[in-house]
Amino acid sequence: MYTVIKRMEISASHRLKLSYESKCENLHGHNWIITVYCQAEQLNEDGMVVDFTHIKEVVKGQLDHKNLNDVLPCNPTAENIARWICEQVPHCVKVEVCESEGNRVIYEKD
Ligand SMILES: Nc1nc2c(c(=O)[nH]1)N=C([C@H](O)[C@H](O)COP(=O)(O)OP(=O)(O)OP(=O)(O)O)CN2
Ligand SMILES: [Zn+2]
Repeated sequence: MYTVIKRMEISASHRLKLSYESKCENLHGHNWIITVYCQAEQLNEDGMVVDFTHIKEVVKGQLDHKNLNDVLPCNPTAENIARWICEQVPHCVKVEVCESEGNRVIYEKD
C-alpha cells in the first residue's frame, strides 16, 4: 500500500450556524492547516498515487482566500470541511483540519 501525504495552509473565513449563541456565528478567519492522506495499492501510469500538485489545486484552488460558507454546501465546521475535502480528492482516505494549535479534527473514510 502506498500513502501520499500533502500538507497545506489556507487562509479562509467562515461563520458557523449554531443552535446556541456563540462568537463563532460572526464572520471570522483562520489560517487552516490541512493534511490530506491518499492511498492506493497500485500506482498510476505516472508512478503516483495522486500528484501532490493536483491535491493542492483541488484544495487550495477551491478554499484559499475564500469564505467557506460560499463554497461548502453545509455548515463549514472543521468536521464538515474535512469530510468535504475527502470527497473532492481522488484516493483520499483521511483529512486532518487544524483551525489552530488547539483545535484539530480528523475525518477518515470507513
Ligand atoms: N467541534 C467543533 N467545534 C468548534 C468548531 C468546529 O469547527 N468544530 N469551530 C469553532 C470556531 O471556528 C472558532 O473559530 C474556534 O473556537 P474557539 O476555540 O472557541 O476559539 P479560538 O480559536 O479563539 O480559541 P481560544 O481557545 O479561545 O483561544 C468553535 N468550535
Ligand atoms: Zn472558526
